[in-house]
Amino acid sequence: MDVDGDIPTLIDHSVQPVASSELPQESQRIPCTIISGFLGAGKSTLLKRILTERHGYRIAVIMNEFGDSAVSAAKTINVTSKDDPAAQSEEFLELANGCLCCSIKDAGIAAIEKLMERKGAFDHIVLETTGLADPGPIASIFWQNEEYSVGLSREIILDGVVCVVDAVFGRKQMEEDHSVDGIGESLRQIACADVILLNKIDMAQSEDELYETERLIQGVNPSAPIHRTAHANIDIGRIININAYVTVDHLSVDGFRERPRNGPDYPHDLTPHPKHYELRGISSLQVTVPPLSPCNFERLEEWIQRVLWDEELPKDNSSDSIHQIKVLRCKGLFVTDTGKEYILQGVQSMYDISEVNGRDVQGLPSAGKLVLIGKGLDEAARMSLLKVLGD
Ligand SMILES: Nc1nc2c(ncn2[C@@H]2O[C@H](COP(=O)(O)OP(=O)(O)OP(=O)(O)O)[C@@H](O)[C@H]2O)c(=O)[nH]1
Repeated sequence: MDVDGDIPTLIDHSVQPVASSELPQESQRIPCTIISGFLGAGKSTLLKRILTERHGYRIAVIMNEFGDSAVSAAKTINVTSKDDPAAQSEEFLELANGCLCCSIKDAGIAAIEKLMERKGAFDHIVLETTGLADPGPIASIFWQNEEYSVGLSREIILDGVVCVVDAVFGRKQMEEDHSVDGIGESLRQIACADVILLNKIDMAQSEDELYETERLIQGVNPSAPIHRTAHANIDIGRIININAYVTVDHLSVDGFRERPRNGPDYPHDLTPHPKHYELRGISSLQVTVPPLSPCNFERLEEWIQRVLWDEELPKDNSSDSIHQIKVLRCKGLFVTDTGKEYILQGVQSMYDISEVNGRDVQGLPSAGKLVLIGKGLDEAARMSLLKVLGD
């Protein structure tokens, strides 16, 4: 990142650039990135980077409250706000790198509305959640299609959820955290994440320790890329403008990373994903979806609705028992036998399936994919889904 030079022109750093013609039509909604993460994992350190480095983005950062990081950032880089920089009670600080820092304290949505009064002063919103927060409910406010959206979600669109995980204590936290509804908060955060920062790698004892934590994370959420960081040092372009609710590029990541042979970099070869992996009740289910006939597409959507809305598998003739399911996040890419491509995105019980426009038939993948993350996604769920898909 350019720390010393002039502020560069704002450019789009999408991880996988997508031609605008391929994106569902959206108006000028402001993209919002939610930062979640384990207690002490490095969320504030990441925000401080965003507020101080000359990355070229005009980001409004909404913090739970002005912690030390915002105030020290303001002091070290000359706050340009007319407001008194020393006053910690101020709600907005304009920073020299073009970013805006905003404290929501306990004001919640009202503060975001207040921020939107300054629309035009920023191009992106980064919203911090507390270390104990489940990002699912707040994510579901902003991800909806504009035609169905009301209030704030008409002005803001969810870009992605970033989860910061402690490379040293993260594994222990995941294995031990107190569970609500049988699912701990740290696992909910991983389940809902579109990008994961494995931070504090400088503190890890060994490559094996890092690898085992990554393995655990990927077992819970196989679709989120993991970036290793020290002091949250990440190219901002890897965490914002990722269009995680518009594209499903990361669905191609379908296996655990192979154990690194040397050095800290990831190898790119992948080992097959195990059929079922579970940690404290949370697991993921991935299936390849063959090209769908209209009838199969309809059956698949009915299956998704049953699972998301009724939280159970469709009844099987062979058994009267109810198989309960709780989906926290789902993503899918479907192709039809008539050469169309659709993307599924879902957060908790809400989902949306939209057609991808602009890709010619030859560019279509030969099969689609569905990833579900949540509870009860066991072999019975896999079999039920495969039955719907006509296996
Ligand atoms: N060694 C090392 N220390 C780090 C790193 N990242 C953050 N820290 C330190 O870890 C402590 C916690 O970091 P924060 O950024 O405050 O973590 P947080 O997630 O905001 O914490 P909470 O808001 O309490 O959940 C601070 O003292 C940081 O300076 C890192 O990569 N390596």
